[in-house]
Amino acid sequence: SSEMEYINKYRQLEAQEFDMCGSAHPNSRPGSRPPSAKLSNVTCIPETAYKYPDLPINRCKEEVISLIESNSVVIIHGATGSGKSTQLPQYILDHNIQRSTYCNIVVTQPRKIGASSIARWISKERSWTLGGLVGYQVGLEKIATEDTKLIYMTTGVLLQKIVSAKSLMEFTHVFIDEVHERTEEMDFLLLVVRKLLRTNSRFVKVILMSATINCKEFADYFAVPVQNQMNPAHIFEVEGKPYSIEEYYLNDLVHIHHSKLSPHLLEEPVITKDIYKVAISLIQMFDDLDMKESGNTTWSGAHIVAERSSVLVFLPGLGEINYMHELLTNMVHKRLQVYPLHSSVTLEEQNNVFLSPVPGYRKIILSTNIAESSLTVPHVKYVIDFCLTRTLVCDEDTNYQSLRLSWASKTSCDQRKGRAGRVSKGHCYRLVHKDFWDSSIPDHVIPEMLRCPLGSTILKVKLLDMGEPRALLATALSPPSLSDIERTILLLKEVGALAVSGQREDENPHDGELTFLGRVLAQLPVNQQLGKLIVLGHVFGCLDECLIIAAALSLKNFFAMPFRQHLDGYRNKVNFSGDSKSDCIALVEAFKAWQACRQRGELRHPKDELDWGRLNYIQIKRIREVAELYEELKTRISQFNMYVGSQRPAVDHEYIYKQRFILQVVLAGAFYPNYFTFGQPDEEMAVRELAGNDPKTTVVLKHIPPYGFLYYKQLQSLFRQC
Ligand SMILES: Nc1ncnc2c1ncn2[C@@H]1O[C@H](COP(=O)(O)OP(=O)(O)OP(=O)(O)O)[C@@H](O)[C@H]1O
Repeated sequence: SSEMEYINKYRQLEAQEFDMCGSAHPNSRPGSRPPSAKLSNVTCIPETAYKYPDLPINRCKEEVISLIESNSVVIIHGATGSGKSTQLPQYILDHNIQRSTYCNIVVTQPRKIGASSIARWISKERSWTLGGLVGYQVGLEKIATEDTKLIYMTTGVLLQKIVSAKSLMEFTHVFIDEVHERTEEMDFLLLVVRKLLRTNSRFVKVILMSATINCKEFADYFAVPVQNQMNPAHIFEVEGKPYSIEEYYLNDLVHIHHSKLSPHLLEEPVITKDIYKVAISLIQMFDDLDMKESGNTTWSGAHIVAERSSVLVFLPGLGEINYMHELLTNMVHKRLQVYPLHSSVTLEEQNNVFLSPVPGYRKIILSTNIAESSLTVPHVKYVIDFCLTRTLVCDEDTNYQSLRLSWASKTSCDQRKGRAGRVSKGHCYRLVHKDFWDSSIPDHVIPEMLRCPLGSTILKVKLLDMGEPRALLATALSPPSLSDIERTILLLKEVGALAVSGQREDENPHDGELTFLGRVLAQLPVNQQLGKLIVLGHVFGCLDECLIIAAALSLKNFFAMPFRQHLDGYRNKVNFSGDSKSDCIALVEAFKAWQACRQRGELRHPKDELDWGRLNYIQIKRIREVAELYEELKTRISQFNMYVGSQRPAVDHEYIYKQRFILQVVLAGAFYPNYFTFGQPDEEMAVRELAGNDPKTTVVLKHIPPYGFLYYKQLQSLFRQC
């Protein structure tokens, strides 16, 4: 379609450029590093007699090393748990150390918990200190030093690094792991890496890895022209898998649900009470299974207690995790240790899932797809998968984003299954019927670049200064449609991140100059509206408040809503907001109250701080995370000469009133055009509209825009109880 025509045009242009560039360096075959780069800055480490674990990848160690050394790009495909993420980068590190050649290896993981846990495991295995030879960097946390030669980081951290450096040359080897996770960041990282490989970073080795990809697609994407034809990148298949994993579907579990499940309901992406019950019954059944598999007698005939293997349950979100948690907690005397695992659990708590269970107890991890790839949680033998996920969808007309409950893809479910069978045989229970799995569960997810707002990607394109956004995005693995690009450019112009030209006829709908605001936004780890809030805060003299709001809204809510004390929690928040009824102002006031108490030295003891948190319904760990981001934002804006001034003590009421008003105006400016107005109810009209229906159980929606049908399903699920 015409929407996609631009892609061919710009891809051809790119190929021509590449040809010209290739002939300009006839001797520099990509893949071989110039000799000058060798032998510099060698770290001398005494060689240890380390024995690699016996994993499938170990059997082809020499072959993969030589393949990586002689090719620019290699794609590694191997079963989950075969040793790609943990072993392969170590082989390259050891290989270089043995030859005294310089290396600096980076490995990306989609999530923080993956990057940090892998680095920690390697350092333990090798008895190296973490942050020495091996380290990690996730978000604001960096455990690495000058000595670090193998660093694990999140995809986003590497992307930010190379966008500012406009080069890959800091590294000798770039491993991009879990490339099947087609987030906007992943696809943009691949695009930039491919581009830099063809320009200023030709000698950097790139290795793409996954257990669940269509290798050919990636190999063609990274093809290089050799004698007038395109040579696809090298693909290497790792043979074998660590342990077998049995798969089961609802049809195999008739002894549990006795065919009482309604097939009609099972096709909707929701979890019914019956399905939760199946999961609970399964968990109860594992005691027998453990017994059977361990063999319940020893040579002397004495009874041994079988080890109670851990269970990893995949649920679509926090609500479902809490529900299942409650069901499990209500089962008394079952000796279960339940850990919820989702992005709003602090990093510190996330790491608890790796601890060994208390002897005699069964560890049960209730997780979103945060544990779907990269992770090895030892002791996990059982995976229970509800085969659901929440995906980000964006409405074209309003740019409104929401998370929609939908079936996970087969790729995701296979990754989830692969969390078992890593240290012993595994079992994976998929709570759908086999027929439904075969016919209706999608094979892959739609890449985010095709369905999500492109704002931050386009700002990065502008920072990279590599031509028009559409020209660069046309070279993505799955290029976005031209209308999505146009819409994003318009939005960035509305926000003020890109300049609008004076003349109407000169206006380029596909590009615009990066403004000062745009430059700032591209450097801040918060979304565009919050970035704008900070800049407006600077202009209008309420920077400190805006930094607090931006940090707090970017992270998980620090207000606690304890179980069965919702109303008290809410009342507390209203108190903090004064008479403004504003969430943002409540956040500012609560944060300042905490800061003030700390400065007065009242919270010196952790217990005092926790007590203060309990009294004020504030989660201390969360507010500390907010404080960390607040400090980080402060540092980042200082490069643009924006500083938090010393505060004038708020003495008179008029001053406080005016400052509050200014802050509200700034908030309105930052969130433009997302407003709604709150009117007075008209009782007479309400009675008419209800037409005799019970007002307690009826919802009347009016003035829904013409595209309102898009929200139909979501509204319906919101008011399911009515
Ligand atoms: N924390 C750990 N505790 C125990 N064993 C571990 C741990 N981390 C890794 N292993 C062992 O190393 C193996 C390889 O893990 P690795 O993450 O390298 O595999 P992978 O091929 O990258 O898998 P995936 O495709 O799932 O990311 C695991 O199967 C397990 O045997």
